[in-house]
Amino acid sequence: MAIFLGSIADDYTGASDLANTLTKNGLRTVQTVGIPHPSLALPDVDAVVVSLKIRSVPASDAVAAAASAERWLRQRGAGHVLYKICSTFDSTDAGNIGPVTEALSEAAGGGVVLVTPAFPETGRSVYLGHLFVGGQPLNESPLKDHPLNPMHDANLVRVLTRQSRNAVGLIDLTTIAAGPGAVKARLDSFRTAGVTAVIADAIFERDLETLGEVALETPVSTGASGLGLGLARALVRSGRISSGGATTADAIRPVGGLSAIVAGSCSKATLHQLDVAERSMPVLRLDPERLLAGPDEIATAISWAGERISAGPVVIAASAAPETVSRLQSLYGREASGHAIETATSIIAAELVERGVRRLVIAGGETSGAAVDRLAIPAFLIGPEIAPGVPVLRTVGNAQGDMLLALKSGNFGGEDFFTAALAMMH
Ligand SMILES: Nc1ncnc2c1ncn2[C@@H]1O[C@H](COP(=O)(O)OP(=O)(O)OP(=O)(O)O)[C@@H](O)[C@H]1O
Ligand SMILES: O=C(O)[C@@H](O)C(=O)CO
Repeated sequence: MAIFLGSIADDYTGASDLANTLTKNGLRTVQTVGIPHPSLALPDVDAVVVSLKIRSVPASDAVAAAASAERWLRQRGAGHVLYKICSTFDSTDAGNIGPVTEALSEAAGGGVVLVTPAFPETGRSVYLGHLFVGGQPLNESPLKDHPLNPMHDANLVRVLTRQSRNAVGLIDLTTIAAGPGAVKARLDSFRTAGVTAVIADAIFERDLETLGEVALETPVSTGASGLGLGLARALVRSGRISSGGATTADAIRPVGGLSAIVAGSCSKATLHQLDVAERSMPVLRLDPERLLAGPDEIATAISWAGERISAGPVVIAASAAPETVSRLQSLYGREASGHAIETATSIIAAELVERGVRRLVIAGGETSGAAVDRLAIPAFLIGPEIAPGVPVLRTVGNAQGDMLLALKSGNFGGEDFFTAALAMMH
């Protein structure tokens, strides 16, 4: 299997978001969970997205994991590797976007890396290096209250500079509007000046098409689904994709079994989606302090679900509003509480699968990563889109037999996301 495009995603929901975009734009794509075991039979594809859980780990761990994935992708023919980051640039001053971008660039022989989290379909745009989320500057958006990496600066040149060893530049919208030639000329002048990463503005898909065309001629880029769209369209335009396009039909053959939703995302969107789900499904709100105190809350949740799940889908959520999250974090620490809750929600997800759940929706990137790891799912085929950035996924090589999952990024999906997702999973 030789692939055209490789991607390393810093979390699992982000990986499925990118895989969805690549599929929609004509690339046959598979999402693997980590580097797959050599015995795993993967389908013939144009692109592979390797999902890692490296958004919030120490930078040196993120670099090591990304470097191994890069080697694996290059060995399979990937001429370009996209480091898939969050469209809201979720990271801290210690990393991991800067360190991983620099390491991937060095592994590929150096050069300037285009970096943009723009994703117009979900309202993420970058102008003069500033990231806007649904019309609000990043630092005024709900991301200012993110439980793990609150974002307090919308100026991405500044944010990336704080995470990088080398200088960071900006390619502004005027240059991008002038076309690929102008962008390449600007990159050349940055290279001469010793800059190794540039934030690129992008508001419309046509900006990302220009950036994708330029990026495809370089070995590495860093961005969200918008840059994936640009790269996929450039590949298809180049005539290198001979498959006749991607289809998603095979991925949603019915799997039967029971269905459930597990949420650990505390985003504004997820909190509202949970309120709406409460009108049509039983929803259990976990007590985070009891979750941290020991296994009793998990046992309570499993038995609550056991009494209801044969009658229809159930929702189990750790999610809480920013004030509650801050209070818990001030008592137990940010990382410790996040990690303990992810562990608890992953155990709950695995217990539900043990009891016959085969259609599972998980809300939150870290939450999804922990649950997919516990379920030991090796890879996913990409099904149709439920909402921008969230496809139906079908497991590949799964010990429990085929399952359908949806891994929802915290901020994605309309208010009826949970019912919409289950309506597409049979
Ligand atoms: N009640 C709570 N108090 C404190 N932390 C919580 C609570 N509920 C969940 N968490 C933690 O908050 C974090 C949420 O991160 P997660 O990545 O799952 O969601 P998200 O950031 O909204 O999604 P995404 O990364 O896809 O945008 C997890 O570490 C989770 O364990
Ligand atoms: O890019 C996004 O916003 C998402 O795919 C994501 O990575 C959230 O975790």
